[in-house]
Amino acid sequence: MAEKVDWAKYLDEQTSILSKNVSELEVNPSVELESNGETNGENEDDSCNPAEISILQKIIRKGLVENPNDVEIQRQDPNSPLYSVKTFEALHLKPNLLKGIYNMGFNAPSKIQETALPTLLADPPQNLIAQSQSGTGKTAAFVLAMLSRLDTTVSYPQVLCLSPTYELAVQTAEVATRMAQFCPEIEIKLAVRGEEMPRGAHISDHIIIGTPGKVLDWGLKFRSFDLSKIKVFVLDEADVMISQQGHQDQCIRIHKCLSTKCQMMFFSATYGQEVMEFAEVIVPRPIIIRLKREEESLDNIEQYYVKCKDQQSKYDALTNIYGSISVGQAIIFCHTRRTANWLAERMTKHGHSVAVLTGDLTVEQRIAVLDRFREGQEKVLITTNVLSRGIDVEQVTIVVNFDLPIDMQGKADCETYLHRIGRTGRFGKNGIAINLIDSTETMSICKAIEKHFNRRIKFLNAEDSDEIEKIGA
Ligand SMILES: Nc1ncnc2c1ncn2[C@@H]1O[C@H](COP(=O)(O)OP(=O)(O)OP(=O)(O)O)[C@@H](O)[C@H]1O
Repeated sequence: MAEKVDWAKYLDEQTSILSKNVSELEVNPSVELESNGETNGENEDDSCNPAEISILQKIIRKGLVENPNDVEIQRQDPNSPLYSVKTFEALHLKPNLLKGIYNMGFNAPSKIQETALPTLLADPPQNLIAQSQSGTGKTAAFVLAMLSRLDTTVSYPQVLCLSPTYELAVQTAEVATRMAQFCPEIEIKLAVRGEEMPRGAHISDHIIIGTPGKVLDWGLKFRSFDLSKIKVFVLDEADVMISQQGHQDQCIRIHKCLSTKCQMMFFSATYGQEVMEFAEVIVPRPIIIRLKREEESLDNIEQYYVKCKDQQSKYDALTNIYGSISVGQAIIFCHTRRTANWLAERMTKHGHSVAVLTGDLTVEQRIAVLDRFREGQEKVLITTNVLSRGIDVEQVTIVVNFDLPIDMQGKADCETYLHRIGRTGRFGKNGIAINLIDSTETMSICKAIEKHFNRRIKFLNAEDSDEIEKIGA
């Protein structure tokens, strides 16, 4: 199929179609909107209703601590994304890689690992476009393939993995380093903002993991490595990488320099129809692993909405939730940096210990905030869509959408919603997603999301104890 396409023309057409249709807000901090009409904390009355606090505490404890969803039980359920019949040994991984994954505490592959790895490791190499729910182990699937495909007798980059954000690239490089801990011959280079290469220097590492801008600089501008020698090209969060303005142009430029023999691996939890069609043009003769719409959202994440009168009552609801999260950690998503900073300032002023991560910060600050959160030094992280994808913090038990995700047209951004709530419920754990609704518009966005995934987002009525009994049942 790909051979028949007039590349330049097709890509130009697709670029303009997708640029019109796909939200710019998903992950790119440089295009976060400034919100209108925010009150900057004029109303200082944020007293909490003790009954609500206690109800939320009950819900959260019930849903999260009394977790019947043991990973081993889920592994035996063919409908679970953790289901697998094979062992890691049966996937013919190199002994030192097996040692690495067992050392990381992985006992058996998940469904996506079991399904994707035979394709990714096949000879001759097969291209793959894969979809699997958030937190089901896509990273290990492609990292194991990346590490397996290397020739360590030569010293130049052979594997390139692109991520949409600085944090995600760093995280993936950390996973790869841990998996390769018993393969000291494998060298991995991180290509993100802040990492520098002297002009004229050549990269001798086998793997480059980074963001598209830095990879373009090193690959095309400085010629620090030869893109045409890349044997394996991985696009994590592939849908956003080929559809979002900024990422798309850069990824296509990189893609054009790759050899026709290069194996391509595209991974994401979501692919809109148009994006999937585009992916099928970019990736020659791909094997496709795709979820049905009703399989996209996870059963282990309970979704709720809380009705609030206005921004102030959203803040009150949030402080109630905050009081109840001693069993884990929470991520709160806001639509704009401005709201995130406002909220963080406000909560801090009222004695809550929260962290905030937005595109306003330097990359050093961003990674420091995330590290502190991972270590549990802060229980609550307030952020924007910059952290909506890929970030894996096991202890996150609650995701709060302070603002529901919307696209440039103000419509429900269902893909971003799924990625955001997928920051909890990692690898079979239970999680809770709470959406704060403060207008008829946000209510209709919530309904649109519910309809899209055909999954109920339950009304959380802080005064109805019967409702509470049903939650977590
Ligand atoms: N086979 C396994 N056994 C046990 N834990 C695993 C296994 N595979 C992955 N994990 C763990 O599951 C968690 C989620 O994995 P990962 O981050 O790869 O998910 P993902 O599918 O890439 O999610 P997202 O769509 O959010 O990017 C990680 O903490 C990872 O260490």
